Parts: sequence; structure tokens; C-alpha cells
Amino acid sequence: QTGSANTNPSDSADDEYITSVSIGTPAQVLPLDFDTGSSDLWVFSSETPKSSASGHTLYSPSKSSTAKKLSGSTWSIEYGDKSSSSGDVYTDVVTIGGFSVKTQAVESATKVSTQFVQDTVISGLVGLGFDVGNQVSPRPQKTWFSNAANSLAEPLFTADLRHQETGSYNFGFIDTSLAKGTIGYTPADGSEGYWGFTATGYSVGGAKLNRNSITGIADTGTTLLLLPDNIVDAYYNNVESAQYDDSQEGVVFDCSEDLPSFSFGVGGQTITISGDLLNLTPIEEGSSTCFGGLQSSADIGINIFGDVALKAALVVFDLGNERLGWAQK
Ligand SMILES: CC(C)C[C@H](NC(=O)C[C@H](O)[C@H](CC1CCCCC1)NC(=O)CC[C@H](O)[C@H](Cc1ccccc1)NC(=O)OC(C)(C)C)C(=O)O
Repeated sequence: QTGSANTNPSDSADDEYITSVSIGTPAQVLPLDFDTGSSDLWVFSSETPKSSASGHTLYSPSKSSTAKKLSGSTWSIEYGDKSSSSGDVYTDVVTIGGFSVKTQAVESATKVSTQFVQDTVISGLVGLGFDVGNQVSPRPQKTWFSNAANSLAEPLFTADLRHQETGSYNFGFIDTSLAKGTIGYTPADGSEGYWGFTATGYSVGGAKLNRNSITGIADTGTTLLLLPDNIVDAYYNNVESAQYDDSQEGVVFDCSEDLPSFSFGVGGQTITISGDLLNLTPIEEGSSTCFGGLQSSADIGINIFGDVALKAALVVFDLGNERLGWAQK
């Protein structure tokens, strides 16, 4: 068995990717953000304060004949961007791309931080990280993919995120036609809950890859490519107008710049992110100053290959073999 779901950029900056998920009986369809950087499936619901819930699609367990309260269970999460949410837990049928998990923990939000209130394009997250990262207590719950893995044709899923166009999350199979290059595999470290891996080197503007390895995570829930300062500086030294902008908290440059590409080695393959994918967006509507897709990871303590990097590749999250596959798109 397999599943295949389309995913779409949330806005002109590809800030997030939105995928429709069916929950309950009859199906309640919510727009959710698939996040390989966390491990909880949580949703705005009938239990979310009305003032916080306006503009969001809500899950109502009371309207689902298959919903069951997981009594005594609660959850609470704070994300890297300091946003947070918390609540209680139900189990219900959750269908993604035509594949159903009958008894999935659906975490219902009784509290959401301002950022989630304002981000009305999504009504929650589907965590696709390792189960060790789940935040339900007293008993952590499994992710949708972990529950699905044994019934899928293969215990893996792929992410095909695209710039300003529809991409896909496929479960249980690899559609190699989505990629131009060969899939290179490298071990994945799930011990922290993330999909951790090591890139074998990098280069700017198509130069030969150096041998400076980079350990980081493949994170569909992070917009940017976040790498160490020495790499960020090596890249922006090639961009005449690049400068750090305190108010934007990142490197900005003239939108008219012809940006160099950025490449990294992984699993014996080279993934090249084109210059135009490294120009994320004007700092505000109509501005001629643009915000870089590559920024520093210095104050995070972990390198993150977020959507800016993932857009250049077809990425295979292979739980069965504990490995990540990358192929140039
Ligand atoms: C709870 C833990 C077990 C796991 C937890 N994991 C993470 O924090 C990483 C995870 O991928 C989280 C998942 C995101 C949380 C916020 C909502 C969207 C998903 N990523 C994050 O926390 C990183 C935040 C994202 O990069 C935001 C996402 C965003 C975009 C538009 C509007 C709002 C929010 N982008 C964002 O800020 O884009 C700019 C810089 C261009 C504005 C952790 O490490 O603490």
C-alpha cells in the first residue's frame, strides 16, 4: 500500500508547505504543515479558544464517530522559532494521500501562541520526525508515518518540495521520475528525533566541492538553509551588495543581484541549489532589497537543511534503513 499527497507553498516566499489531511468520520479536512523537524500531529480544534481559532479550520472530535479521548494524556510544545502550543489528546482515523491510519493520536490544541493564531494558512502540524521526539505525556505517541510504516509497501516517504508550484509527499514508494539525478544515500541519525545526517562538503558557484563536512538535519518545517558562519560568509563574499540587516535578523542584498549557486555533497552525490532559490523574497512587498535563503545557524546550535535546500532535491526519508536519500531535481 502507498499514499501520495500534493503539497503547496503557503505564500510567495515558500515560507511553509501546506498539505490536506482527513481526520475522523465523516472526514474533516484540515490544511497542515508536514514537519520532519518535530514528531507531534496537532490541530486547531473545537477546544481551541474562539479568539485564537478564528480563520482556522477546526477538528471537532465530537463530530467524529471514530474519535476517542486518550484520557489523562496532554501535550505541550515549543518550537525553534519560539512559537508554542499545548492541549489534550484524542485518537481517530487519519488519512493522508489516500492511506489511512485507524488509530492515530490527534493532539487537540487548547492553547496556541500568537504566531499560530496569525498563521491562518495552517491549522496544525503533522510531525514526521522520529517517535522519540513526541511530546505527549505520560505516554509518548507514535507519528502518523511510524504507525503507517509497517503497512506501507516500503517503510519510507519522499518529499518533493517546489518553488511556487505544487510538490508532493509520497509514502511507501519512490517516484524516481521526480528527480534528474541518482539518489545518494547516507545514514540518518534519529536519536534526537530529527532526521540528522552529514554532508561531505560544499562549494559556491559550481566550484569543486571542498571536504568540509557539515552535520545537520533535513527539516521540511524550517524555511531556510541554516549553516555555520564560515560557510555563510564564503557564500555572501560573492554577493556585492550583501550585508547583515539587524531589523531583518539576516543577510539581505539587492534583489537584482545574480546570486551564485550553492552545492553540498551527500551520499556520493552533489546537490546544487540554484541562485534563484537562494533569493527568498523581498524584505517587504515591492522592496528592491531581498532576504537570503541561506542564513547563519550560529545562534541555533544545529545546522538545518530546510526548505531552501530541500527544494533542490527529491529527498527520501527511509525509516526502514535509517538513511536519507538525496537526488538532484
Ligand atoms: C518540539 C521538538 C521535539 C522539535 C522542535 N522542532 C523545531 O522547532 C523545528 C521545526 O521544524 C519547526 C516547525 C515550525 C514551527 C512553527 C510553525 C511552522 C513549523 N521549525 C521551526 O521552528 C523553524 C521556524 C520556521 O523556519 C518558520 C516557519 C514559519 C513560516 C511562516 C509562518 C510561521 C512560521 N519560518 C520562518 O521563520 O521563516 C522566515 C525566517 C523566512 C520568517 C525543536 O527542535 O524544539
